[in-house]
Amino acid sequence: MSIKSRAAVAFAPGKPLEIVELDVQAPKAGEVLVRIIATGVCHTDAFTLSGDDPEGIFPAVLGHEGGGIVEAVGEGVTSVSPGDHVIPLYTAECRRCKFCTSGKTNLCQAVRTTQGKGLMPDGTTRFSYQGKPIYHYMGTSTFSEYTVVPEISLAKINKEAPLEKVCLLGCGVTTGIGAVLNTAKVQAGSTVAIFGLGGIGLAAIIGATMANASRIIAIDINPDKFAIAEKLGATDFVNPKDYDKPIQEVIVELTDGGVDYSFECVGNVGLMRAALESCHKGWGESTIIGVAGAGQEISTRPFQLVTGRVWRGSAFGGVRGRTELPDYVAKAQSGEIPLDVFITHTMPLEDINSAFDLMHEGKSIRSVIHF
Ligand SMILES: NC(=O)c1ccc[n+]([C@@H]2O[C@H](COP(=O)([O-])OP(=O)(O)OC[C@H]3O[C@@H](n4cnc5c(N)ncnc54)[C@H](O)[C@@H]3O)[C@@H](O)[C@H]2O)c1
Ligand SMILES: [Zn+2]
Ligand SMILES: [Zn+2]
Repeated sequence: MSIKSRAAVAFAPGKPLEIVELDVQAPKAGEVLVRIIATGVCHTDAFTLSGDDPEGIFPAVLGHEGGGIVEAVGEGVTSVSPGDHVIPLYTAECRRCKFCTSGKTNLCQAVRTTQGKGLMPDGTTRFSYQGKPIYHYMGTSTFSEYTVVPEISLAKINKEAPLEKVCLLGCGVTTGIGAVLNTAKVQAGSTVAIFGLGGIGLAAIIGATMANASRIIAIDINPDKFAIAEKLGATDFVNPKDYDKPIQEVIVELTDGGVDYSFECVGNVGLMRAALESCHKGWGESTIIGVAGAGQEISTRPFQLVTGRVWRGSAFGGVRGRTELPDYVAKAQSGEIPLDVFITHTMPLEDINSAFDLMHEGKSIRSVIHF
């Protein structure tokens, strides 16, 4: 038994997505069929589509920033039922594995291996086109009107929340805010430097504002981003292109020795080093959020760490999706997390390739696809 679904399929790396009608099989045990109402387009989708992602598998249905409604559930599913509003999670939360029970991380491993291979936990796909399998992506595949995901990869959210906005909590906005609040645990009164002002960096600014940071330095080579950064609470604006010395020197001078916290929100290993070295001696902490290209490595002089700086990383903002996303949704509903500023463009699925163009041209923060 299968249903038809309009989807944007990545048939090959470096090629535009193609809008086709897929066959989607019914959810098996522990799985859920979700009708996607809206999805954001994140830089990570573009990274995979480009072919630079070593884990990229084709042909696949990309997309991991969606909001939808449960259409049907497979055998044994108890935590959601048809009609529930959900956000698919690329970081599942099984609440049973060693990682979930550690209380120290959000990196649930329950479906990790098959998810990384573009498969459902039983090792098969639910998508096919002209009889040939199409792979899943990040366990979510939100660029399809209908998608199948494991039950443990769904956050059930308030039905009143607008799915065409809170879909952004499925990745970018939560990632940036969570990195500041959960991973770095920025303290009130701190100075913070945010490198890169895309969806992730702007969300990190919101997080820093929520943490009552006293000074938030927004850094980007595209000065068009500064106006929104200011609206969200950034206090200082730095364009590395305006200086002929390393950007870490500029930040250290600007802050009397360095910032308390920095965040790399680009995926550039040179900038990761700059972000670390922008931190204050003795206590400054730098968090890597950006995803670097295959095979790239970070470096710095060990003395940077010996003298008290700390380097960490954050995935999905350290957020345990099923447990914590409902609260993020509530904060978006109350206006504490302003989602409207992120949505610079909306478009139907048929125009999804222009969302990638707008991102590459630096013209969008987030494009949201309405199905
Ligand atoms: N860790 C996670 O869980 C997670 C989640 C989502 C995205 N990401 C990654 O975060 C990164 C950012 O994602 P996004 O959607 O915000 O991307 P984006 O493309 O929207 O934004 C990137 C920004 O960085 C700026 N930039 C580029 N080079 C720069 C430089 N040298 N110095 C300063 N600014 C520079 C660009 O002008 C742009 O404004 C990507 O690498 C993405 O893959 C990580
Ligand atoms: Zn993302
Ligand atoms: Zn788990």
